Amino acid sequence: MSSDLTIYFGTVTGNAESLAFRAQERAQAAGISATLVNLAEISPDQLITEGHALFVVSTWGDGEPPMDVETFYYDLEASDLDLSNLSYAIFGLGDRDYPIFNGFARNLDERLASFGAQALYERAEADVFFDDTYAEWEAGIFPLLEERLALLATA
Ligand SMILES: Cc1cc2nc3c(=O)[nH]c(=O)nc-3n(C[C@H](O)[C@H](O)[C@H](O)COP(=O)(O)O)c2cc1C
Repeated sequence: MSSDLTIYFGTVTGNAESLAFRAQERAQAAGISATLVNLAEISPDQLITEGHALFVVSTWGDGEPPMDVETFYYDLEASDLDLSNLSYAIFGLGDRDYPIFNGFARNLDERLASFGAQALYERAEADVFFDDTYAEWEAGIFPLLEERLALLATA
């Protein structure tokens, strides 16, 4: 059986993966089945059949995706997907000392929306000390997800 929620992450040094893991634990505590997936391991068309997804992604280079997510992202940019089934929220990790703060999270958000995906919650843009920003985002997004998924289950 497929899960209720997919939590995609893009990382270099593991921060995004560890927060994605926290989100998975939070989901499971609420009875939501959630799968963790590295964006480096999928092609963008996998998103077409997705219902609800979280994206926890860091920014590297000069506002770029993590190196191993570049192929995914450039394929996504070059595609013409219909993502109207997808409801999503993005948690970005970055560092305000870089000129393009959270550039990848912003670009990914824009791109998903341009393909018809619905943003469920405002994108978070965390700085180097990301714990409090994450806790706030988690506290905001999960009640919404719980409500949506409960409604779907009774529909
Ligand atoms: C070489 C390097 C380049 C970076 N480039 C950016 C950047 O352009 N914009 C930004 O907001 N953060 C940038 N960062 C900060 C990272 O996104 C931040 O450290 C993040 O927590 C890393 O998460 P990860 O471990 O999931 O990859 C950069 C960090 C390094 C070391």
